Amino acid sequence: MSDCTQFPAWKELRDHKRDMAKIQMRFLFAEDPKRFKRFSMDAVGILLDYSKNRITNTTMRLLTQIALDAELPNAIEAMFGGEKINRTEGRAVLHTALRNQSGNPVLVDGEDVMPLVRGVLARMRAFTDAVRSGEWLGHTGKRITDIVNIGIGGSDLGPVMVTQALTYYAQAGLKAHFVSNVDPSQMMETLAVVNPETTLFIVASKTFSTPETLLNAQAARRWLVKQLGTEKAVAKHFVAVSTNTKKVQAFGIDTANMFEFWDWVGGRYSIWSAVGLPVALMIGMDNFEELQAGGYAMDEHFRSAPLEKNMPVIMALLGIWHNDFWNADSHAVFPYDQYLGRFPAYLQQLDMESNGKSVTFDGKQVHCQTGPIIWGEPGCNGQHAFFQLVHQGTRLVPADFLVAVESHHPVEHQHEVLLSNCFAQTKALMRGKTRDEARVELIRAGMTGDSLEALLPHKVFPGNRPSSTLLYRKLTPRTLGSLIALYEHKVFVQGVIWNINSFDQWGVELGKQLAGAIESGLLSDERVTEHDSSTNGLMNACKRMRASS
Ligand SMILES: O=P(O)(O)OC[C@H]1O[C@](O)(CO)[C@@H](O)[C@@H]1O
Repeated sequence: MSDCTQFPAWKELRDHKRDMAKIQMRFLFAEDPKRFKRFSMDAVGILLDYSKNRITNTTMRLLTQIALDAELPNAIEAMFGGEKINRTEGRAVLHTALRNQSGNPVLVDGEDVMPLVRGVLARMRAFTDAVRSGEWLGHTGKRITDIVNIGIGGSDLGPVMVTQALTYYAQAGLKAHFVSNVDPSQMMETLAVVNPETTLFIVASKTFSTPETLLNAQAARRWLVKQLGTEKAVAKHFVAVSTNTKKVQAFGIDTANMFEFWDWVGGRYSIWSAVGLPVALMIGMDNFEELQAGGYAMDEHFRSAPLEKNMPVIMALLGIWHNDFWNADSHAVFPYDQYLGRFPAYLQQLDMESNGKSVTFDGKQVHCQTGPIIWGEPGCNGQHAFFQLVHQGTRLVPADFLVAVESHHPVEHQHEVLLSNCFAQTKALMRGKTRDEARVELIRAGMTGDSLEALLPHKVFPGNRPSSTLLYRKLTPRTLGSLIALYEHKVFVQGVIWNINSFDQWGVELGKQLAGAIESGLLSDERVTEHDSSTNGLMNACKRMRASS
């Protein structure tokens, strides 16, 4: 593997960027009526319009060359083929096996994992059917009405995001709650609104050793046992989702109530596994399998399409163009789809935990910027909050806009208003408003002289701000599956080019280690002196404030 900044195409792109810096996108559109056709593509029911980026044929050719120089096609096959590409943890990366519908085996260490995958899916179906139909009853013989998923990170964000996104498909009369934070307020507020006789807790943790999750699970179990008066109630009200059978047993959950997944599924890629149990409970297993089918369809596209017609590859290359050549620190995701409200938060973990790395596979410092800061909120809300900066601020914020052609809820022409706003924003970002255009507008509004000149600079929009639009017919389980897989593969492609391991997360460990020592210091009555003065000061201030309250 090699340093991408040394690829000839990388160097050519640096020169090319200097030429592109002189060009306004509005002129690229004016001189090429076929620009949309040239820089848009369809795959698996999703249209990607990437024409509103500062690119030409040369840009895309050079970017594609980088992907070839990084041997992307080999890397794709290595991932799908079960090679241990997560080298720092010695693991295969096979979330794609969870949604594999080809009937072909997927081998890890010579063993086909597909029978295991299908076995757990069958158990999920039996269980979710039983809960949804009322066959599975709580300890006192009542039907389950509420599920509480206890998990954090990948054991929370996927279930939360997908459950919210597919609310329209949830028709079993169940209510879902999610508790992730060790802040007890979240658990206590949840327990305050559920009935112990009719609540099912899902404890989701890949490792089953995450303190936040275990503390919350213990609190929920204490509450349930107290409310129902017996430990026996746990069997009908607690299930676990994990790779760690021993720890699940040690916690006191019968393995008959455990849904397994495997170490070749990364936490942030685990929504396709039994971690999706709350989703399957809410929308039914048929719809959950539709979600997987959407992911599989994107996998097939990713594996088979040529790089220059490959949606995840194009999105990854555009990201590299903005991140590494235009110094864009962040990448925004604006779903013009209220159902996708948590999609940006989901992508934060997917992208930033995967590509927030600064050493290459061989342990050397990278020579380029890696993963951007991912952020975003649904439109139109964002327009009335932070879009000012995106349009006229000093920073370059490349953005993805996502929007459905049809709403699940056609109300008058409201959906067309949503679509219009989405398209208007990308047009405004691309075109901007020149000084002359602004002047004409002000004159038309009756302004003249000094007051016009004073206001004029504030009315100018620089434009030339890049965006891509993802357009899909409706937010169905299948479409959502394809969108998630699209971003997973985008992140993977970028990791391959930057030569970093997108599948480990050592950077989250240090804070975890230090929290243990700080916790014991906070629990003791002694004055704290062993840390730096800031940490000591904060800890001692806590003790003082607590003592005086
Ligand atoms: O599912 P687990 O093992 O509880 O881990 C939760 C999350 O914690 C992390 O390990 C980060 O601390 C994530 O990668 C993971 O999704």
